[in-house]
Amino acid sequence: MPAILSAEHVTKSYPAGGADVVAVRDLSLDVEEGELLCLLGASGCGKSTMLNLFAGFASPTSGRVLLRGAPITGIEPRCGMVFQSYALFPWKTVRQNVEFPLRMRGVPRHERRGMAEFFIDMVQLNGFADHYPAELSGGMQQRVTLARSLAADPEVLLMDEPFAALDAMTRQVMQDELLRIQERSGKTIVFITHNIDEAIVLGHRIVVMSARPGRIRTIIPNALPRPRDIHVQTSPAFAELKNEIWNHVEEEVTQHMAASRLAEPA
Ligand SMILES: Nc1ncnc2c1ncn2[C@@H]1O[C@H](COP(=O)(O)OP(=O)(O)OP(=O)(O)O)[C@@H](O)[C@H]1O
Repeated sequence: MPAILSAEHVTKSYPAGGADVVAVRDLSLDVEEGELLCLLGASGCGKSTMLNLFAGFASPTSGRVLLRGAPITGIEPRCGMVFQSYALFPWKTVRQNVEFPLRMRGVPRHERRGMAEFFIDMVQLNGFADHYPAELSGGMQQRVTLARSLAADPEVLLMDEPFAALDAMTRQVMQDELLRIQERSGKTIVFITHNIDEAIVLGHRIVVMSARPGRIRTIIPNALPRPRDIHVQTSPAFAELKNEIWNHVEEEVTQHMAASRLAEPA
């Protein structure tokens, strides 16, 4: 499959007092069209930094970020970001929230309603179109966010720990939903998580990042069968893959903790 999104030798540092913080160092990665790619790594390893670079919210200190072979030079509307916080308009109903990006895309009013219904149906919120966000649970609000992001029809969906604030059961339901939606839509998704199970349930491939400065420690293809659902978690192949990933992550976390201890004043 061709790469839709690429990072080429990307380094990103932030000014922090005297010394710069190097969040990501010399990272190269291809995201293939139609895949759900999980970026997995410990806190502070540069996952959000990579997503912000893909969205064009920030630019690399060195190296290049490309969408379909062309450098991303500013905020890139073809890469849509879905955050952990729902960022819905509280004064608009579910339908109006989902219609908003359609209006921005110039979809005529008479077509908007039907299209909004389509996306509301896709996230299984039929019957809630006239509700306001405050009348919905966290999981339902995250579904509206997803429907709104899909309505914007970006070429790539960038998801920054979108389910982290949800309770464990709702999170699993949302993972199932996302699998179904991705399989149905074929949308390219880059999904950030620090939850190994979530990465295995969702990802076609799992990119394990090293502790800061973020680099790619390894990329693991996920051969678990598709169409997939959360029941895959009970299979021996899942446990094996989890063990393999954990070995990588454990080493990174251990090294990171040792480095932090050394940096502490005596
Ligand atoms: N705007 C900024 N200014 C200074 N330092 C920053 C900035 N953004 C991120 N950093 C630093 O860069 C490093 C990577 O941050 P980033 O948010 O990308 O990591 P992350 O893997 O997404 O972490 P988490 O899982 O905790 O969200 C961290 O050490 C962070 O403190």
